[in-house]
Amino acid sequence: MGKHTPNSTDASAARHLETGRPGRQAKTSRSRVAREGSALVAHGPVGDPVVTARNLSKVYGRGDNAVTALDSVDVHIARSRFTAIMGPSGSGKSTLMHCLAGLDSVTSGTIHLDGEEISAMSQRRLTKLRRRRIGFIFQSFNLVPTLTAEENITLPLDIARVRVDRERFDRVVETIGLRDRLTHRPAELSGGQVQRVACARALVGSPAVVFADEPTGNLDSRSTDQVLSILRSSVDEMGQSVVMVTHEPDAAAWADTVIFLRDGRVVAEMNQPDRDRVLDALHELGSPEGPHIGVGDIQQEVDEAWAQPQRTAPTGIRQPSQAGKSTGKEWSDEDSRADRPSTDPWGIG
Ligand SMILES: Nc1ncnc2c1ncn2[C@@H]1O[C@H](COP(=O)(O)OP(=O)(O)OP(=O)(O)O)[C@@H](O)[C@H]1O
Repeated sequence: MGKHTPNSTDASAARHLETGRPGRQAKTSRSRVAREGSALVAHGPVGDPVVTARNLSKVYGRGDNAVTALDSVDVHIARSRFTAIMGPSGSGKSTLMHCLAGLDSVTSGTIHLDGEEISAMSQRRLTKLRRRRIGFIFQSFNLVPTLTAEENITLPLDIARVRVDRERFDRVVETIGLRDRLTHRPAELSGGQVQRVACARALVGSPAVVFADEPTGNLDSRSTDQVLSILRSSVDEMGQSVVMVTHEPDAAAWADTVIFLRDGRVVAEMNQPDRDRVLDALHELGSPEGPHIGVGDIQQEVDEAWAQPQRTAPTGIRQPSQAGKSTGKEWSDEDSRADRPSTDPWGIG
């Protein structure tokens, strides 16, 4: 697993040389540059999209309690690439991911996933599509405790009555490096090992796209690197498409592209990111005159870097601080509860 590394300025240049893929300079010149000298570019269509959202809006609740989590966003996710989604707390990252993955309904707009419009699908068809075409990795690992690692890995395929491709299974197990743990139950594995099993579960069915929501949020740095390395190699070696929501610039540095959200809108993207440029971008987008970001709690840095609510809030968008998430107001509302994304994408329970 050691050969896959996050982007650094040198690594980024080296990858360009190795792969012939456009490097940072070439990428930035293909579209409008957000600012002179910036690594940020406008987010726009990609040549071979695996997921596309157009004019996507998501409003939770009604009336005085309405919260616009996504405000007419267009999103283009490239096939066989690793895409990270970043933004401050409450900017709509999870909502976007849940809508793109067919876990949450949209208020308006369309979503196409691997050529199929999912925004108009019935729940029944969506559940079927999620089982067969989408891989999921969540922050809290949600493996079934009574099943072995191997049974957990094949569970979505078993439920979908899809035959397990043993060649793919072996390849995925090789990638996660846990062949000797396949008969163990989750309680007999470390947190990092459990999340690697969750990665295998997401990858084994060769899904059109893997969605990972803060997959390293509960892991130590070694396990974090292992999980990100698995995702990276699934893209490089299996042509997998991966979308990951993350708060961590270190994690985003493993991606090919970072899409930045703010206040329910897509504000920019960065290609071939590295940690420092991601941090600079967060700072630049949110607080150009603010203090230099140093070491410390990364989420606090990110939130501080973005915290300019009065100046930049789009009309109709409530700020996270007003949105009630911290007070739990919307979450106790009956209508919103019905809106809450599923934590069981496979329709097991
Ligand atoms: N079920 C819900 N009911 C009401 N409001 C919600 C619901 N889910 C999310 N929201 C609100 O929508 C907005 C976007 O939330 P979302 O969880 O997508 O943001 P996020 O960027 O993923 O945040 P975080 O980084 O804190 O997880 C927030 O203002 C949040 O309070």
